[in-house]
Amino acid sequence: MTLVAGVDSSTQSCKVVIRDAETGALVRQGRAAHPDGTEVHPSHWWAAFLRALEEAGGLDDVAVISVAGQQHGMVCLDEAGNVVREALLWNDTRSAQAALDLTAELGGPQAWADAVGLVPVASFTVTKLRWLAEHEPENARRTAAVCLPHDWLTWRLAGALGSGSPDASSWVDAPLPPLDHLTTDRGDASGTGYWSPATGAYRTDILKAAFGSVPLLPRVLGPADEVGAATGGAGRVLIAPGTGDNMAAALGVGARPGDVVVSLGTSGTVFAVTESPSTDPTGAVAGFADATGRFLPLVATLNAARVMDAAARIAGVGLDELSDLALQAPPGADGLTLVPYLEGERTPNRPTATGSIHGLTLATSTPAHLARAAIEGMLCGLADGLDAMGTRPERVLLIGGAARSEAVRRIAPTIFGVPITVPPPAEYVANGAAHQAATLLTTPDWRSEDTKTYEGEALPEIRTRYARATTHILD
Ligand SMILES: Nc1ncnc2c1ncn2[C@@H]1O[C@H](COP(=O)(O)OP(=O)(O)O)[C@@H](O)[C@H]1O
Ligand SMILES: O=C(CO)[C@@H](O)[C@H](O)COP(=O)(O)O
Repeated sequence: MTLVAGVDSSTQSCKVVIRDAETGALVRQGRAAHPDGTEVHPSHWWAAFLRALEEAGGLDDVAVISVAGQQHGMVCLDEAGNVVREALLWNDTRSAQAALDLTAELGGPQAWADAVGLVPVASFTVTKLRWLAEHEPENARRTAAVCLPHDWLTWRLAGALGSGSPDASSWVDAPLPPLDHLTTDRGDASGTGYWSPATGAYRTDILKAAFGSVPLLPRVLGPADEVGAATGGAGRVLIAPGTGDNMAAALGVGARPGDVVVSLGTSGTVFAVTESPSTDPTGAVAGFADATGRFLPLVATLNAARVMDAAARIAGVGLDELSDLALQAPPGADGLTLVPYLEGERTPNRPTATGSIHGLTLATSTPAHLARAAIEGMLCGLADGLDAMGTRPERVLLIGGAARSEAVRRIAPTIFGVPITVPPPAEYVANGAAHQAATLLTTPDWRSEDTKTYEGEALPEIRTRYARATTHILD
């Protein structure tokens, strides 16, 4: 049996799956937590990866590995390859003003959508670089290269595998490869704001205008390229290009044109696989590339699974009990409406907004009403995202940590107004990375496991009430 490894270095944790390259069967897996916060030193990702890898039984018998990671995070490296400052993550909103400034400077939203497929918001790397140039000029001056979380982890992995030591427990301080060995893929590159999905090329003019200079950028590999072959680095385990986490999820769930995937992780995302690039000057839909040569229009919210974590905390219950409670309250929670902007919001672009609860009465002041309102509010923002995609999907697939909740699965059809297909709970980002790894060896035809379809009467009045509530929020 030939084994491949897939990694998901996401916001809250690192997950490693080891699968049979031919059948896709899960052989072993591991996970380790990341620290909280919206700025994180990348060394924590490396340490978590090594812990998760150890739990997954290591790479001794693995032929190929691929790393997928949270998109957009700004990782700045100095000439020697050392990290210049903590990475600013996709959910760090300090660059909101930079996003407004950059949008105006290039000539407005349409000019950005045409140039790179997206309109700047605080999540995108280009805005974080502008923030760095303005607020930490010394760190900006020391920045010799800029990359993304999956690029950095892939580069560290290449250094460790190339060190000749087979023992992953000695990899914490593995040598750093030269900066020009940094690689990325078109999926993750498309979330920077300085790479065009339509042309497949960096827009260094945009980067220079945003940052004041053009640091070294990772080489953009094709889906079937091998990192070692591209950089001259050698290792006994091949390294696939990797990609952003949403692009890997699309691979993992086997998304095909006509599908829309809704992912409920730390972020909520709604995305589709398309044959041609997209541009949305409203900024709601980011026109990303996928990991196969196609495209991945995507809407993202900052507030998804953690809204349920917060509601569970307030109610003093665990997540399973929160799910039970939500199903005890009536649809619409008797008018209790929760706007879940707990970390500000990205879609709509309200970076300084806070969450709010509307419709409190004596009757709605119960843990069950709160639980239902939290889930409905989280899903309403994503239903708006589905509308913004402007397609009538053949299937809507629900994945991510919060899709494990039975209440989420049952409430989703009432909010989205369409049947919801739920694949069995699994690490679809890591699985997608493993699938990409397998394509370096074979043409994987991994059988997908049985999905479950949830249906329910559409209740548009819940969304109408939610829309009214979003006009009454505090910054
Ligand atoms: N049964 C469940 N019900 C609701 N939320 C859940 C459940 N299981 C896990 N989660 C939540 O899912 C989130 C992690 O999901 P994941 O997709 O791994 O996120 P990320 O990829 O952003 O790190 C956590 O916030 C966790 O509390
Ligand atoms: O910013 C985006 C997509 O544009 C997020 O989806 C990040 O990629 C983080 O993903 P999770 O950790 O929530 O999976």
